[in-house]
Amino acid sequence: MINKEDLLGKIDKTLINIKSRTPLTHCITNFVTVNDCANAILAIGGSPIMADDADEMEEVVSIADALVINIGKLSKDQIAAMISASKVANKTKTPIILDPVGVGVSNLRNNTALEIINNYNISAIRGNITEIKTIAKLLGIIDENNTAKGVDVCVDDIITKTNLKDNGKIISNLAKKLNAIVLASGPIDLLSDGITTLAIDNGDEMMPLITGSGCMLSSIVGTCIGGSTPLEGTLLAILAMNIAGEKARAKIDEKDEGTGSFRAYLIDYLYKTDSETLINKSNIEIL
Ligand SMILES: Nc1ncnc2c1ncn2[C@@H]1O[C@H](COP(=O)(O)OP(=O)(O)O)[C@@H](O)[C@H]1O
Ligand SMILES: Cc1ncsc1CCOP(=O)(O)O
Ligand SMILES: [Mg+2]
Repeated sequence: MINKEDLLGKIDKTLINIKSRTPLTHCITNFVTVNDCANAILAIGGSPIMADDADEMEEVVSIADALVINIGKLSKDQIAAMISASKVANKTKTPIILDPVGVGVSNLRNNTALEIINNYNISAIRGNITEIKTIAKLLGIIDENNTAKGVDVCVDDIITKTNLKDNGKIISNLAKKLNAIVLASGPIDLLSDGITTLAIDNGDEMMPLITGSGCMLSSIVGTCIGGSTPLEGTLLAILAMNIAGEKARAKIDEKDEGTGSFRAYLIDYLYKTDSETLINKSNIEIL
């Protein structure tokens, strides 16, 4: 079992490694948040390429350090590109990060997520807790009613200190089943590799009030995994995103501004990420 001090002790080296290697992060994603995702990847030290035509997946994936698949806005062409890219990524051992946006809302989203999960090895899956629990339901790990109401978390599912242990078990079992990192985000983020399960209590309530905070997190998970190990890279991405959120909120309150400015400050503080601040401000519990 990993301990907190070991994990925090690796943050600095991981961040330096990412900034020196500039991981090429290939995103097949939605048009709603694509620009924010590209800027978030640049801000943390990666290099984004948002390519989604099946005819260039072989060439793009073969030079990428990570592949981020985000099912936010699906089309037949995008799905074809996702499948082709997943095939190549498994051949070239390029880590695949899946963001199952809005899974549970439609058969199209469910079938696309399952097609990738059941036929390809993914390194990580990141969604809000409603999306992650929906994947667990689709795989028969839990038996609960569908709570999906769109791309946002269902209020009844939101991670709290009361449901932390139960949700921790769900994501640990899902991580074991997928042999992948599972990150369920929310007021408290739950992260598991199936052996170690962490609760990270950082971030700000304003973060879900802008579209793209989850997509940006999944994108920088790709960049960070592309430059590190899955668990260490994902933890760095969570801390970078959430502490940028805390700093952005402090700036908003100081200047009495709103969510439009919050979105800009989020990228600002992602760019200004420093490992000492991440370590000092992190609130991590090993469940
Ligand atoms: N109420 C909250 N308080 C603090 N941080 C939050 C809250 N809700 C979401 N976050 C953070 O915002 C980011 C996006 O998470 P989330 O909103 O769960 O994803 P999505 O946008 O995919 O639904 C994550 O970094 C998460 O930790
Ligand atoms: C609103 C919306 N609709 C399809 S994708 C998308 C963006 C979702 O972004 P996030 O999951 O980061 O809130
Ligand atoms: Mg999302």
